[in-house]
Amino acid sequence: MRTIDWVDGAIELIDQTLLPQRVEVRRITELPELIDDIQRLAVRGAPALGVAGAFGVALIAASVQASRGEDELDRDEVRRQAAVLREARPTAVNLSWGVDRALTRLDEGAAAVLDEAIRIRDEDIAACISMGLRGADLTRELAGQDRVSVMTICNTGSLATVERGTALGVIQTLLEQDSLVEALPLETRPLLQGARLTAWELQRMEAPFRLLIDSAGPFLLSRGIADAVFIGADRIAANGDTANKVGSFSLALAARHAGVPFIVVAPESTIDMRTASGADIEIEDRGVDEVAGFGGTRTAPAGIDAVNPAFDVTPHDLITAIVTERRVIRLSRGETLADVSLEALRS
Ligand SMILES: CSC[C@@H](O)[C@@H](O)C(=O)COP(=O)(O)O
Repeated sequence: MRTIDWVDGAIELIDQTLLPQRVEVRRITELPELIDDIQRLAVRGAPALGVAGAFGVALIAASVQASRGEDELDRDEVRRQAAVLREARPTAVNLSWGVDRALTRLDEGAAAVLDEAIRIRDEDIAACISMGLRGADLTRELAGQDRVSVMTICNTGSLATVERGTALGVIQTLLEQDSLVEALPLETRPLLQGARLTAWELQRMEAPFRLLIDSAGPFLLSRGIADAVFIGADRIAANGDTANKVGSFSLALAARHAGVPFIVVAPESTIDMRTASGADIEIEDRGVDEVAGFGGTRTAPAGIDAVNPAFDVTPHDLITAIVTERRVIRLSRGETLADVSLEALRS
């Protein structure tokens, strides 16, 4: 089952807020519904947001064309609505990338916009397969052994993409290649993408795994629990600094302390060469309610405030390598994103 797709003139997506209790597919026909689903994390994960952005523009173009009943598409109106969609969440660059790429076909009409969005979906599927294979090879090489245990955070699996995933896609590939001793997902407070979503995916793929509490990750790395740490990414700046789910930075520090490779797995649509460094990445703060309670039950006293950054930034010098669908960039050997063709990165 695909996490997000275009089906009979509408977007269909799995509502991730209901997992693992219920698998429910939502059918989205209006832009406000899509924006709301992005903001409440019914659809989430950087590559899935890229596809949502592109399908969102297809939805806008189709509805503007239908509402005007004209042969000529009101392109300014499509662009105006697309600009609102683009801002639905700030940190994952894939959302604006998907919107902008779909808009490149606007002059050719609504059908061409949809065609581009479908291409983005299909490229995402292919990219995940490729990242899985490259990542699995790299992990065995760096660990110097055929079978490995790997730690990961948040959900970077099929639910965060269209199918298979990025960092969790590497774990799935290791499993398929009989190279996985165990996966060690962190629960990922406060919304538990690791405990709810990654554990659900690992169970469905029948992978050996144990769920870890977030705060134990660094300590357990120091005790040698994992041979590598894999994370996904929401935005990779030009210098390699990487924004990802909050908790990634402390894992990177601990991985360095433990001498364990720390690997970022992300499609090249996540690389943002227009952002110089991590200091320039906007980090979404999701407010007090997610921290002060869970599932509708208040756990903290009323009237408190909280700091709730959904992401943090891992400095490039703590990252061993970035695995994309096209290449492995070994930051630990002095390779940089500047060594990679920038045109290839933006296409
Ligand atoms: C392949 S998904 C990469 C990232 O988007 C993922 O690690 C992450 O941080 C997602 O955060 P979320 O807030 O759940 O959208």
